[in-house]
Amino acid sequence: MYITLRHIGKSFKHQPVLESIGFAVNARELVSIVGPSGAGKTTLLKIIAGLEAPDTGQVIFSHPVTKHHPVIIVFQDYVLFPAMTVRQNIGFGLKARHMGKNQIKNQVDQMLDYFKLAPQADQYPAQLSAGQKQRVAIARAMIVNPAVLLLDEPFANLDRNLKMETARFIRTTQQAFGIPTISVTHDLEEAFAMSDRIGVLLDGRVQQFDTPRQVYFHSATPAVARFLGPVNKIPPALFPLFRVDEAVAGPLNGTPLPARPENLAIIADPEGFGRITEKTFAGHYTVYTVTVGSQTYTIYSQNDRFESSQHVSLRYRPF
Ligand SMILES: Nc1ncnc2c1ncn2[C@@H]1O[C@H](COP(=O)(O)OP(=O)(O)OP(=O)(O)O)[C@@H](O)[C@H]1O
Repeated sequence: MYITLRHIGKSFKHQPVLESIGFAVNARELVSIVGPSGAGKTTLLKIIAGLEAPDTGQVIFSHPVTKHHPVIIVFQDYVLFPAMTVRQNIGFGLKARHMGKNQIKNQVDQMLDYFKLAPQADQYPAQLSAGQKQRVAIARAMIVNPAVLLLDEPFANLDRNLKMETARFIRTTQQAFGIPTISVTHDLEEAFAMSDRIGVLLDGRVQQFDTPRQVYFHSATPAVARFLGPVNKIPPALFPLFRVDEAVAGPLNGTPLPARPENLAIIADPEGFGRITEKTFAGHYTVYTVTVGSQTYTIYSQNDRFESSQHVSLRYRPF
């Protein structure tokens, strides 16, 4: 365990924002805390960074955090120094620690290479793209050998394509440098793509803390399930039609089965119990709405050949 949060609580003007937050991050682990706007993600990050004091609870580091091994937070607007070049921005932390000029130059050169910023070394932040600014911000953080890296909304200000690329870049960098990292974001797809574990922060509490697959397919609460994406509900009476196994149905004790759009397969069947009522092409998959009696189901399929008003059957596929 590298960082342990115990019962962290915080209120602003008697309004509770965080209540009894607890989780632990391992060395070399990348954890994302996801939650809606205003959930308290930035407040939590500031508490971990020591920039804000919690009302209750503690943040415990297994290794001493020092000036030479600090907790570094990268804010969403990057806060680069506008009057400094890329090279000066990246070297800032070393200069502040009074490192020798040659040593700073060597280390900055390494970072410029690693982060593919050598061509921009003498440019100013205003001349950079959003993606380049972000690489400068992360390079500036990494150069000081942080004990822990904290990222506040790392995908804000980036366009869609750049978001996924950035998620992959953060993951590779974090692995290469081996630094425990906590990212807070409301960008779910990117958080899923890069994280070892995800904490879902809703109503002031981390309601689930587990692998991306587990929180998505086996959400701990209905609120977690809804926050992470569409959920279909299959009523017990329809279990035979959907071919739901006894192993899945048994533990539900007669309650509906929550099913992600990926948990349902469409089968062409002129006698089928469902009918396609909507079809939307979404690039690498197609979103279908299938009506069964008075219920509708949302399904993501790789097959885009089903047609609106076609009769179909549905099958439940556990993950
Ligand atoms: N210093 C402060 N004084 C008073 N209220 C605050 C302060 N900082 C945060 N808050 C309130 O605490 C709540 C959580 O804010 P926070 O910025 O942590 O949320 P967030 O999840 O990061 O939101 P976003 O995704 O929109 O950035 C908000 O209601 C905010 O208004």
